[in-house]
Amino acid sequence: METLLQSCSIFTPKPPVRSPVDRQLALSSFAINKQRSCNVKLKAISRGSPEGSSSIEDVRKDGMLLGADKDESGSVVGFRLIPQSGETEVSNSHDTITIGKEEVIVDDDSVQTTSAEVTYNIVFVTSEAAPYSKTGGLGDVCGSLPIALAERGHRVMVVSPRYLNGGPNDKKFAGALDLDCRVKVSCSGGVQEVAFFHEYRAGVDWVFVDHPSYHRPGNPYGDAYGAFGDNQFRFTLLCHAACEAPLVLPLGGFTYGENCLFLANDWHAGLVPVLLAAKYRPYGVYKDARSIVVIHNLAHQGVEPASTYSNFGLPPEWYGALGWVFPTWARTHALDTGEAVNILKGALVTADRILTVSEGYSWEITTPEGGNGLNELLTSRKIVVNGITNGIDLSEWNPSSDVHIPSHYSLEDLSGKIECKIALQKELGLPIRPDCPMIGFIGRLDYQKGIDIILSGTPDLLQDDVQFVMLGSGEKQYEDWMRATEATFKDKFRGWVGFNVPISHRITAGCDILLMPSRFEPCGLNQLYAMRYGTVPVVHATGGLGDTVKTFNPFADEGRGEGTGWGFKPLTRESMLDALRIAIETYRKHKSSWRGLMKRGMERDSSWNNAAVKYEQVFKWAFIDPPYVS
Ligand SMILES: Nc1ncnc2c1ncn2[C@@H]1O[C@H](COP(=O)(O)OP(=O)(O)O[C@H]2O[C@H](CO)[C@@H](O)[C@H](O)[C@H]2O)[C@@H](O)[C@H]1O
Repeated sequence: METLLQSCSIFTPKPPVRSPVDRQLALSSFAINKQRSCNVKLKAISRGSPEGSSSIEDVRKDGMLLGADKDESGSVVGFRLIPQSGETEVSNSHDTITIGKEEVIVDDDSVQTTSAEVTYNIVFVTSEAAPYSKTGGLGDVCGSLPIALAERGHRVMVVSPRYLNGGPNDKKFAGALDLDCRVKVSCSGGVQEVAFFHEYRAGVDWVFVDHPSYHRPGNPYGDAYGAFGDNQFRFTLLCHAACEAPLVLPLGGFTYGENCLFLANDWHAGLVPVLLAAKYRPYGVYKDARSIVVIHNLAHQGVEPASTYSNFGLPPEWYGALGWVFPTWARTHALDTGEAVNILKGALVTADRILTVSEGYSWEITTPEGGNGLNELLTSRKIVVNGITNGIDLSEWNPSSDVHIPSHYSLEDLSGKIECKIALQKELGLPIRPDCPMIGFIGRLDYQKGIDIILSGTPDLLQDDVQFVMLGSGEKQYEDWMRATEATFKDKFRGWVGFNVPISHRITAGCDILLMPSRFEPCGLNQLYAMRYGTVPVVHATGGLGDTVKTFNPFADEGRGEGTGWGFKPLTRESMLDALRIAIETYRKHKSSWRGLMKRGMERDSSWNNAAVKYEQVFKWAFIDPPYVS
């Protein structure tokens, strides 16, 4: 096995002196004595202290530090804090129970807690985390779920790349400081050095892996010419670095240690569970850690030719974990054997548990229609597969305080919503008509989002007296279509090509209806944002959309009605138009029903706290079972 030549001074755990592999370990990532390249001092780097101005002594003086837990090799694996109030002890060790906080039982099957019963050292690994980087829902989730978990008492680190593209986005990383810790990663036939930057914000350690391959124009995955050709390499680096981070970074004075829980999000982080199993556990490292792979989108798996296996820095005998053969129909020519490596497949094989972002999707991925070729593997691991519906960041998406919208409103006073609609019509140069039903769409312009169905249904839809606004970027053919449709239907249609977060908030607030005809949707966030803003979703009832949008039934609840929108099936132009027409008709002619729809949507609990409780249950299960070993 290739070894890492890296070090990180005093807090790097010592190799457990137990077995004959120690000699190999001495050369590996934990060999610290001779190869120190970083100079991390014992200081409270984070927690808002000016760098270098506070030390562990300061932490003690503040009455915060109660003690540190060590493993049998003497490495710090957790610490105990006492908040300034002095009332509650909080520990970051996964087996220590938090005491002294309230637990409120709300009803029989939902328990809302203000803090977790058992807390863990959690390491998110992700290619995106908002607000630092975001191209879609993955960024939203990895920017907000970690904060919710930290609020519940967990110690949480998020590891993602430090993307610099030379544009205004670079400022978002301004608060992250160089930890002065370098790690050498063996992969792609050479040794790469990565650095770590860090910002402590909202109770979370945001760690950014720095390497020249993350510094280039474009978004995290590509530019105007398409996807970057070295994405496999860039995310391999991310995974190696993320596995080192808990061992070498003394965040707030202490490393996270070996007993942590990795949440590997999508294929970009998929090598993490494989590395734990193949590179660390055979040498006694991370033997008590666990990993959970979180699937936000199974359609993207990180598949490359089999010959690239040697780039991963994995032992040759682990090829089988990532080895993958394309079905015959997907091969390019008669002699093509279809052999490939599939990173997500490797993650699904080696992770201790598998999570998807809604319950519906957790079932769909076990079917041939929804499994993207991995359904049999997923079915074989069904016992460790769960689905938890995403929450949303209620502080960013709140109509009564949203910084991007012109007027604020709430369930008690909806007048601001009309003002948002008028302002949106003005901004887009559409006729100002508060009574005209306004339909919105926000999302990536690709096959998943059912843009082809929108495209075929729009001319019919625009025969009606409606306004329709679309915000999105992606496939050029759809961007061109949006521009052309705007030119044809000047008074009815606007297509905003690009990625623009403030506009997405204004569309969510200003429209009456949000359309989401996604072909498949692991969870979907826009329908959740829409409901919170009193904008009624019309969705293809698939995956998370089917789970979260309840179709309106005017006769239920003794005529008061129930439901928060419309879910249509099958995914055809006709059924989409039928659902939209019913929604438009209800908006025009049944005002009190419409108010009921808005109210139920706005009242829906989409908080992360709800989801975080369910995540914690899965964490517990992960630690009950032994970790994956080959
Ligand atoms: N042009 C644009 N301008 C501004 N903002 C834009 C935009 N296009 C999209 N967005 C924003 O990006 C996010 C998209 O989230 P989604 O959940 O709808 O989809 P996505 O397919 O990216 O995520 C995947 O991961 C998430 C998270 O788990 C799952 O919900 C989802 O089903 C799965 O496909 C939303 O915040 C949306 O407002």
